[in-house]
This record gives sequence, structure tokens and C-alpha cells, in this order.
Amino acid sequence: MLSRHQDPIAAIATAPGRGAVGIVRVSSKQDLSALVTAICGRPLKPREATYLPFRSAQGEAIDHGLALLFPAPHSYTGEHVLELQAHGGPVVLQLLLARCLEADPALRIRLAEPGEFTRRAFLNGKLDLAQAEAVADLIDASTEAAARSAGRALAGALSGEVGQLRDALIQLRMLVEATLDFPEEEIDFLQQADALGKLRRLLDRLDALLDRSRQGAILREGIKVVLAGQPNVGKSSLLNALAGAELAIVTPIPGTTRDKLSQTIQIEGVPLHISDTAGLRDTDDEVERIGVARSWDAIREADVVLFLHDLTRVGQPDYERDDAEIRGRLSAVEPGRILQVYNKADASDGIEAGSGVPTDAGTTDAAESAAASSILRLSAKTGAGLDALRQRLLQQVGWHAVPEGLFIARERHVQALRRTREHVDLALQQAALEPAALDLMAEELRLAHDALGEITGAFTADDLLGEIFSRFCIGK
Ligand SMILES: Nc1nc2c(c(=O)[nH]1)N(C=O)[C@@H](CNc1ccc(C(=O)N[C@@H](CCC(=O)O)C(=O)O)cc1)CN2
Ligand SMILES: Nc1nc2c(ncn2[C@@H]2O[C@H](COP(=O)(O)OP(=O)(O)OP(=O)(O)O)[C@@H](O)[C@H]2O)c(=O)[nH]1
Ligand SMILES: [Mg+2]
Repeated sequence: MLSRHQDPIAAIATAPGRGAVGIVRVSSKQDLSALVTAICGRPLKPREATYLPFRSAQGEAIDHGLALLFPAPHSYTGEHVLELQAHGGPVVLQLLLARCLEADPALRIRLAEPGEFTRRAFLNGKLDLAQAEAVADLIDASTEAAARSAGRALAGALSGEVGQLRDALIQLRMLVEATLDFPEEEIDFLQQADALGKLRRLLDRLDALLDRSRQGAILREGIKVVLAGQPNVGKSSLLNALAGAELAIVTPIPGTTRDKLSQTIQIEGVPLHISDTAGLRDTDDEVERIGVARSWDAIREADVVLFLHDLTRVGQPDYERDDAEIRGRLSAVEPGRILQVYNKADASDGIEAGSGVPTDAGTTDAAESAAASSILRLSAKTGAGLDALRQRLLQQVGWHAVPEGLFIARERHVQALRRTREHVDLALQQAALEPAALDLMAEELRLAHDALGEITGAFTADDLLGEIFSRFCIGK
């Protein structure tokens, strides 16, 4: 019996909605010539676009468009692929998809699951797992920098580095296995080949790749930032200032924002998923209360909470009492995730001295202290201090500019590299013993090899594959 991974599949391969052109595609291990004849009325030359009517079961034209046949194995999936490039209306594409499903009953084509085309490309060796993930990351990229880096990963930037490290590991494994076979020459063997030096260099290369992968993962995930604080402190104004657009309503009336408003912007290409929230206060207003509850939900999920304060009200007893109450409730959030932001610096001249605004003692250089501090002064109105805030946010997630050749990566890759590094480090420790514990060293190198292989999918459990590909969009 055939597994469902072998069924012929079909899907609309363009984003849902209206586009100028839309593609329906079919992928099948079995020959598609009967399907082609039924819909296109004639055979197609391989890999050549042909303009023709797509025919319904009654022989009418559903649409006129370009048909393309990619015979196996020279296609995206490695199977036979038929593409019907039609006009991009959702109804005409649905009609065409339905026509593909029934035009050759012998094929028993079914609808594709999310990511199923790319999963087949992976299973047929057209892409490795890191490249397949890069396909999804390219489609989902929310900044140009993320898209370029996904393009590099798709072209094999991460896979290539992993491949080089794997080759170095294989060399070492062969060396150790050979030495195990000739115990009497053991010391000579390892010393001559400089096994310790090789292991140390491998660790250095792993560290370098780990760093680049971490940066790639930041570029993929972005930073989830929440603006929080009392009503009227300027949260919505700060969102608008950072976004450079009037996204949120700003008024002098406390309680203006009653629902969470999220937007993705960017800092130096790093996606910033920022949410403006309802001001935190007790209220009898049912709608506002729900809004405030949503603010707290957002705070719990954030990478960084910007706790906003109003410099024009700092020191006023009512204001300080309410701020203290919020501070108390925020103590459930790790302090490292909270940045104290004092807004309306433009309107606070003169009240600054002795106003009770904490400052960082010991640092003199303004830029340096802004970068290290969890306390920032700014003005959403004039824009003063916004650059320091942007830099502080990048620093918070550990971003540092990589000169060139950044590729997108995922937390999964970072974890696999960490485990690889751990095992290589353990192998080094075994190798450094007198006498070297060769069998334990061999075992650690084997484990390192396996961990590295998870990145490109050489060793990957089926359920992990299911999880990865199910997050793709349909038709991909
Ligand atoms: N119309 C269309 N555009 C598309 C896609 C597609 O499937 N259809 N792609 C879908 O994601 C991407 C391109 N990916 C593709 C990857 C490989 C092959 C392919 O035919 N590979 C053959 C031949 C390679 C060659 O001639 O060098 C092969 O690998 O053997 C086609 C598309 C983006 N644009
Ligand atoms: N002078 C000055 N006024 C500001 C600044 N930022 C905000 N404001 C003013 O403060 C008032 C409240 O601003 P909002 O951005 O609506 O404050 P909010 O925190 O979103 O308030 P809620 O939505 O009610 O929670 C408005 O009148 C803004 O114009 C600033 O940096 N300087
Ligand atoms: Mg607001």
C-alpha cells in the first residue's frame, strides 16, 4: 500500500486573494500525461510554457493561461509537476484546482497539506532541511534584511558551513576509530595527527557558526516589545514615533487606548513586533477592563517590556502611587526584560533635578550608559532619545551587526549547534586525559555528528518533520 506521502497532490500555489496571475500545481510520482491531455487538450513539451485554454469536463475554457510540465526528476519536488498559470481570481483558481482533482480519476489526486510540496523536495533530495526551512522563512520574512538572509540560507549558506564542520568531524572520527583498531600505536597516532589541535580548531569554528546562527535567529524571530504603563504617559505616541506613522490614536484624555494594537516595524533590518496597550489602571469601564487584561497578557509574552513613565508627573503622589502599584505587579516579570522609559523629556526641563528619576551611577559616557542602562529618557514628541532606545532594544536581544553573509537561522539550529559543541568539548576532555579515553572520545564524536546532522535533516525524526512542514502555507 502507498503511504499518503506518495499520493499525487494539488494546490493553489499563490497567496489566497486576488492577484494578476495565480498558479495551480500538481505533483505526482505517477505519469501526468492523461491529466495534461484532459485539461490542456494536447501533450506538453517538457519545461516549456504553452499558452492554451484550460478545459472543463464539458470542454469549455475555464481560463486561458500558460501550462508547464516538469517531468520527474527535474522539478521542484523531484516528482512530475504540472503548473497551470491562470488569471489570479480566487474563484477561477478554485475551479481549476477542482478540475485538476477530477480530470484523471485514475490518479486519485488529493489536496496538498501545508508545506507538502517542499516536504517532497526535501524527501527527494532537492533541498536539505535547513534550505526547506529557509523557503518558509523567505515567504514569511518581514524585513528586507530577513528576506536577503533567507535567500542566502536557501542558496545553502548555513548548509555549506554545516557540511564543512561535518567533514572535519568525520575526519576526526576516522582517526579515532583507526587508533582504536591499533591500540599499541595509540599515543603516536593521536599526537602525529594533532588530534587535540584539530578538536580545538573545530570548537572555534563551532563558536563562530553559533554566533552567526544566533544572529540569524534574531533576524528571523525579531523582538517582541510591549509598551506598558499608566494611562496618558505617551505609549501610543511612542508607537507612532517608532513606526513613523499615525497608527494609534493619541489624545490628552487618559484611557484613550482600550485595546492592544500591534505592528511590525524594523531596526537595522531586525523585525520589531511592537504592541501598544491600554493604560494600566483600575476602572469600572467594562471595555477598558478587558483592554487592561489584554495589556497584562501582552506583557507576559513580551521579550522586552517598555515601562513608560511621564516625566511631567514624576514626583506627584497620586502618580507615584499608581506607578508603584504597576511596578509591584511587574515584579512577576523578570527584571531583565523590563526597560524603564521616562517620556516627555521635552516638557520636563527644570523638574529633572531631585525629581526622583533614577540614574545610573558610575557611567559618564552618555551613549555607553544608554546602551547598558535599563533606564532611558526620551521624548516621543520630539524624537529625542529614540535612537538610544533602538540601540538598547537591539542590545537587549544580543544583536550585533554581522559584516556580510548573514543567513537566516532558527532556534532549532542554534540548539543543535550547542549540543554539537558540548559533545566536541567532551571529546576534547577525553582526548586530553593521560592516557586518552579513546572509546569515550569516539562516542562523543558520534553524538556530535548526530547533533550536527539534525540541522540539515540527515538525522531527523518524522514528527519533527511534520512539525516543521505543517507551519508552511498551503501550496508551498
Ligand atoms: N512557476 C514557478 N515559479 C517558482 C517556483 C515554482 O515551483 N513554479 N518555485 C517553487 O518553489 C520557486 C523556484 N523553485 C524551483 C526549483 C527547482 C525547479 C526545477 O525545475 N528544478 C529542476 C531543474 C533544475 C535546473 O534546470 O537547473 C531540478 O532540480 O532537477 C523549479 C523551480 C520560485 N518560483
Ligand atoms: N510634551 C510631550 N507630550 C507628550 C509626549 N508623548 C506624549 N505626549 C502627550 O501625552 C498625551 C498622552 O499621549 P498618548 O500617547 O495618548 O498616551 P498613552 O500612554 O497612549 O495613553 P492611554 O492610551 O490613555 O493609555 C497626549 O496629549 C500626547 O500628545 C512627549 O514626549 N512630550
Ligand atoms: Mg494610548
